[in-house]
Amino acid sequence: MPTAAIKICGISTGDSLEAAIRGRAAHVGFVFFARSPRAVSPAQAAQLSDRAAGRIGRVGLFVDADDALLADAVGAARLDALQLHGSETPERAAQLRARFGIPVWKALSVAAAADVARADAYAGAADLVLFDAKTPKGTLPGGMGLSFDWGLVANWKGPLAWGLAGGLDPANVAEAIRVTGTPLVDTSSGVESAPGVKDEERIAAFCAAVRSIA
Ligand SMILES: O=C(O)c1ccccc1NCC(=O)[C@H](O)[C@H](O)COP(=O)(O)O
Repeated sequence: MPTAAIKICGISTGDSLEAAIRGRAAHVGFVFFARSPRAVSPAQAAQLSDRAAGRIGRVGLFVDADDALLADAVGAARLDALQLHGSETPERAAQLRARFGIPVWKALSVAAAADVARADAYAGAADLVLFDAKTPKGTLPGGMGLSFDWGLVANWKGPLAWGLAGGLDPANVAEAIRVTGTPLVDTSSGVESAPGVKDEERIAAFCAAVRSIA
């Protein structure tokens, strides 16, 4: 099985960025959602982005964002991809991909097989779907450390690239990859010591656990 690519989401400091790079993660995520404990402004992301340039991919995470925020963030942080983590439709995903000319990742919240089936509608509109856990109403739509039944996406063969998120941490990520065969894993709270506080040792342990099953 090829090694799964790693994305460390919710990076807001230079130290955590460097830890992700040392761990040979493929991508980091910058959260542009004000209610998140991991939120960064376009200006903060721009500084991190300068440091990341050419060393790791930079994914901007948005929740039903308006065009002004998207344009600010893409321009300031020179993002390599957009991750849409709200209720963005296939039409909106396609519109943003055309406007900004960078890949679009669509996060889909999963609790049942029907949620996974929604991925098909994003073929041709997004470049990748990220299956994540459904979170309780009134909470954040991601980054909550919740997982879902991995069997629902085991060996998923859909019309676009995909990845797995939701409650992944150093202790369970190897098993998640074995069960699902996912080509990409995404974590945020699983490599933190408190909400929004990345832990460099946990980032290293997560990356090592992913490589342990190559
Ligand atoms: O991280 C946040 O605060 C956040 C806020 C709003 C939407 C999505 C958010 N995070 C998404 C992610 O970091 C991951 O893509 C995914 O949800 C996994 O998070 P976790 O379960 O904490 O590993």
